Amino acid sequence: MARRALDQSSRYADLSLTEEDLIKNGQHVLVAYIMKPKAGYDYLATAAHFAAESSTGTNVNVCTTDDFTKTVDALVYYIDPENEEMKIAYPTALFDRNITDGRAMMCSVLTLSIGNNQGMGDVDYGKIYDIYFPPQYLRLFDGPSCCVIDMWRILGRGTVGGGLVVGTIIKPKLGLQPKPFGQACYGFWQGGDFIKNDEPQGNQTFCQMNECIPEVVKAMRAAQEETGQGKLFSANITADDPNEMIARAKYILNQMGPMAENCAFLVDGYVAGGTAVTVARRNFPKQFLHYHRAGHGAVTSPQTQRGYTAFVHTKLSRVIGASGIHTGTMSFGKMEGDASDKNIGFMLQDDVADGPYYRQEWEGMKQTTPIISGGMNALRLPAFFENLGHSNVILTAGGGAFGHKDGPKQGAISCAQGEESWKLWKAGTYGDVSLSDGVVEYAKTHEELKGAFLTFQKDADQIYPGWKEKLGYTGESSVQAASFNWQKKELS
Ligand SMILES: O=C(COP(=O)(O)O)[C@H](O)[C@H](O)COP(=O)(O)O
Ligand SMILES: [Mg+2]
Repeated sequence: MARRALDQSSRYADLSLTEEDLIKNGQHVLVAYIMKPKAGYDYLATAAHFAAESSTGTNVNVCTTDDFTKTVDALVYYIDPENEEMKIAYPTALFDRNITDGRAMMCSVLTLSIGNNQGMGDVDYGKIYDIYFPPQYLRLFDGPSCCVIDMWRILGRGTVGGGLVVGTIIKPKLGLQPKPFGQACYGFWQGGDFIKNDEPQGNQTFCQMNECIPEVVKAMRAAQEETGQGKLFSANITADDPNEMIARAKYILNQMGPMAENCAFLVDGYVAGGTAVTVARRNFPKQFLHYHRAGHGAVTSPQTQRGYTAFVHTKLSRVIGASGIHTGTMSFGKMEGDASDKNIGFMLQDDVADGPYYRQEWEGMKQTTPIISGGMNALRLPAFFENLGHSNVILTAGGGAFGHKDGPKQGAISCAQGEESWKLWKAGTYGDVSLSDGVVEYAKTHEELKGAFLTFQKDADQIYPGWKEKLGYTGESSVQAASFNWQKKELS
């Protein structure tokens, strides 16, 4: 005999509802979960309890419920116990609105769809695998104000198909003082487009913002003058206190002066939460909003069946207005991921895209640009682009730039060459050869990419079999060990 909490399925479940009608009526946020009841609990009764706890109910009936209350009940409209699938329709009327402008807020969607239901006694686990926003509710969210197109304009690449924004993260992750920080920026900007603070860098006592940002400005000014190209910086303004965030942003813009348009703001959106993202989005809408997702793995990892997936996490970031978000490397870098994560890219950049359960129309909401990072280097890029189908993304390669044997300038150029070699191969420049052979062919005449082979030799062995012979390095002894020999420049 299956155990059950109070069976509320007569109220919080209606399996006669069709998804087609729910979407046509446009009055519900639809959420697809993988949910498993605790052993011995009935699936539908647990799903109904889950919906109750996620909307108007609790574990017992209460005397105060009236007829109107029931009109905003969340309803289970689909279950497949065999596959642990459950779908719930949340009336958009359930969700909280701003008193300032009547707009929607994501914290309200989350506090219901993955709030108390994440710890119920009769639920083993429940995780959101997809979420659908109906158009008339979606438009109440901010959406992005800037995207990669704004970066392409500054880089002089037009507004369509501007290609890879070659970026890096100032490494080491922490520990540089202001002057070496500025020198690292100058070094990379000799060959690259975009630099970000690493996610924990901000105002440490050994590298205070009011000493570090002036060094960044000096480096950016010098690099732009010497290269004749626009350069971009993403400054971390994450803080617990919105006032601190605003103070940091204002200080940075003041220091950037006429280069303010070249400055994005970095927000560690998972650890600081959606409110921090919205502080940046609403107070500085002219600045590219760079969402770093450090910590997301606590809920998005396939190892946990709670919270939401990486796909859902990044989709929510577009709704609340991130200009770009780290989307991992789709199995081509160091972090967890899968080649099918390319669907994350489509959901973030296309105007209509299919998720695992729902088709989402974005109705012209600006794209959130995938930021590719995490163990990436020039050698890993061609296969990444071939999987995704394009290179209109932002790369932030830390080790891939500052680990290059010839230094950050060459590291940056090697990444641009990683894109160029893929494009030339794609265009048939090398004839009917494999992608890896095409890239090796390109490297024969491009020192920086060849340097990446010599630097990241394990990757080279794995991705480009026979590269040593093809590049003319016969025998182990002739392949030199990488030695860092980049020249630092004293910035005036
Ligand atoms: O600093 C880095 C990468 O440094 P490196 O390029 O040296 O590995 C980022 O914080 C990670 O990419 C975050 O992961 P994700 O981008 O998946 O969120
Ligand atoms: Mg980092």
